[in-house]
Parts: sequence; structure tokens; C-alpha cells
Amino acid sequence: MMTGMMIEGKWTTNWNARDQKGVYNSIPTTFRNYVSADGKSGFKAEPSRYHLYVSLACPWAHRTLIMRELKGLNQVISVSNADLILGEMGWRFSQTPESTAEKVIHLQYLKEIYLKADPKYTGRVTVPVLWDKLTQTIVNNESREIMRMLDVEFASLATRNIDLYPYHLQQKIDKTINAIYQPINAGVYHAGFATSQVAYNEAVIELFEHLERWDKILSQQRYLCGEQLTEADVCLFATLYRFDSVYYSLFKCNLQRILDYQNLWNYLKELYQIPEFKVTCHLQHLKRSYYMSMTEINPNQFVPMGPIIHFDEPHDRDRDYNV
Ligand SMILES: N[C@@H](CCC(=O)N[C@@H](CS)C(=O)NCC(=O)O)C(=O)O
Repeated sequence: MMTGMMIEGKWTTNWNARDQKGVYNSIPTTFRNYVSADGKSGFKAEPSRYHLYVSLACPWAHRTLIMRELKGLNQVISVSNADLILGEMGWRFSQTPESTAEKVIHLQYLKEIYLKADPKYTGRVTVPVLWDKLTQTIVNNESREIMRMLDVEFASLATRNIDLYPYHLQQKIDKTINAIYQPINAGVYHAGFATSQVAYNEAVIELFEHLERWDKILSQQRYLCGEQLTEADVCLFATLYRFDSVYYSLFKCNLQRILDYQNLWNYLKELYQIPEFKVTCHLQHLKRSYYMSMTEINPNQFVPMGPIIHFDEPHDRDRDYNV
């Protein structure tokens, strides 16, 4: 989703995220501080100190919401949900049945929150954002790092005893998160926002090669890094969950549906059926958000009625993988 960006503290809608070949490039995230358990980073993990700004449509923000649920951090970290539509002025927070007014610093737009953290900010204004109420600044706006902080640094405040970054799997988890990032998590956006046939073709071919590969791996093991649910699964889930409803049609990632992959589809159902994943899933909201916000690729803003997806159907993932 793209609207404007901030240059030296000024909002502009006059920019293009594509290069001359029509390839969509993501701009690196800029707030990269870290909350730590001991506070040595300058940001100590403490209850009620931090706030998350998210959109329920956004797959990157979705990672952080799932982690917050899995760790049982709901009372520790508060959340604001952005309005359904990402408009010309970027994400906005107002009180509607589907979004929450911004009650922490009492600002309407996410860009105002970025400016409060850095009046000369240059970069995209994206969710998720982890805000520190104590020092009144953005700690971090990179989903992968926020997810990791909630998992590791907030562990002593967690009310659920689950570790998604276990010591013996750490290298594998990092490698896997990296391996799925470019071709799959970002790959759907590269396809959807490409402005040349060549760039679109390349993104789609790469995307489906990687989906195929992970489908095979998941025929031999239950989760991406083996027999244990990890952060890497959270990262893949957020993309797979949106795939058949949004990326297949709106972004033209349509060589196959996730439903057509025996293992990816059953894996997706299994994760969806975990209560802490399910409460973060809002398919109707996210469909409307994508189809109505992305006027560049869907100018009439129609929202398709289908497909009807039975995420609650039984899955086959509790089978024996050693045979
Ligand atoms: N690198 C960021 C990317 C986040 C991102 O692209 N968020 C999108 C929503 S899905 C956004 O806020 N876009 C607003 C914009 O580009 O103006 C992360 O993983 O946290």
C-alpha cells in the first residue's frame, strides 16, 4: 500500500517507488531502536510503556499482532487500529466500528506521529510502529524486529509460556525469515505494483518457485523450521492468509491458489485454527482495505464477493512426518 512519503518533515505524494524498469522497490525502514529486557538499549521492556500502531489489513503489522497474542502481552502493550482505507494523507486513526481513535498522543494521522518522533523525518510512513509513551518517540517501525522484541525481550512480562525463537533454532529461523522475505512476503507486492510486464513476470515466477519449494518442505515437516512453531511461521502465515482473497486477484499472483497446494493449504489452516492467530484475522476488513485503498490498480474500488475459503475445515498437519 503506498500513498505519500515524508521528505525532511514535509509530506509529498509526488514520488514513485518504481525504478526505470518498472520494478517496485521497498524503501528501508528507519526507526531501528530496540527495547531490551535489561533496559541497556535505552528502552526497557516494561508493562504499559509501549504502544503499537497497526492496520488490520497489513501483513507486516499482522506479524506483531500475532506475536502479541501468542505471548499473552495484551495487557502489557496497547494497540491502535488504523482506519479501513489508506488515503492520500496516509494512515489515519479515528473511532469507527473497525478502527480506534488514537488516544495515546491524541493525533489523527500516522504521519503526525512520525513527525512527533522526528520533525525532519524522511521516509515512508508505515505500520507497524512501536511507540514509547515514556520518551514520546518511535522505537522501531520494522515488523520483523518488533516481532522479535515481543518474543524475546518482553518474555518476562509474557503471560503465555511459548518461545518462538528457541536457542537451538535461531540461525535456522533467521535464515528462513530471510529466505521467504524477498520472493514471497515482498514478492506479492513486487508483482502487484510492477509497472512493466517484465518486472511483473519476474516477480510472479520467483514467487511461485518459492511457494512450490516450501510446499515440498512442508510435506516432510510440520513447520518451516522443523517440528516446532517459530517466528518464521508467523511471517509466512501473514502472506498466505491474504493470498487467495487479495494477492491472487488484485496483485495478479494467479498461477495457483494456496488452496491448490496440498501442504501449504493444510499448514495455513492449521495456523489459522490456533486461537491466538485466529483472533488477529479479519478477512472482510482486509479485503475491503486492499481493494478500496489501492485505487491505482483498482480504480473503481469494487470489492470482490469471493472467494469463499473454509479456513476452519480440518487439516492434516498432525500426521507422522517420519514415514
Ligand atoms: N518494512 C516494513 C514495511 C511495512 C509496510 O510496508 N506497511 C504498509 C502497510 S502493509 C504501510 O504502512 N504502507 C503505507 C505507505 O506506504 O504509505 C515492515 O515490515 O514493518
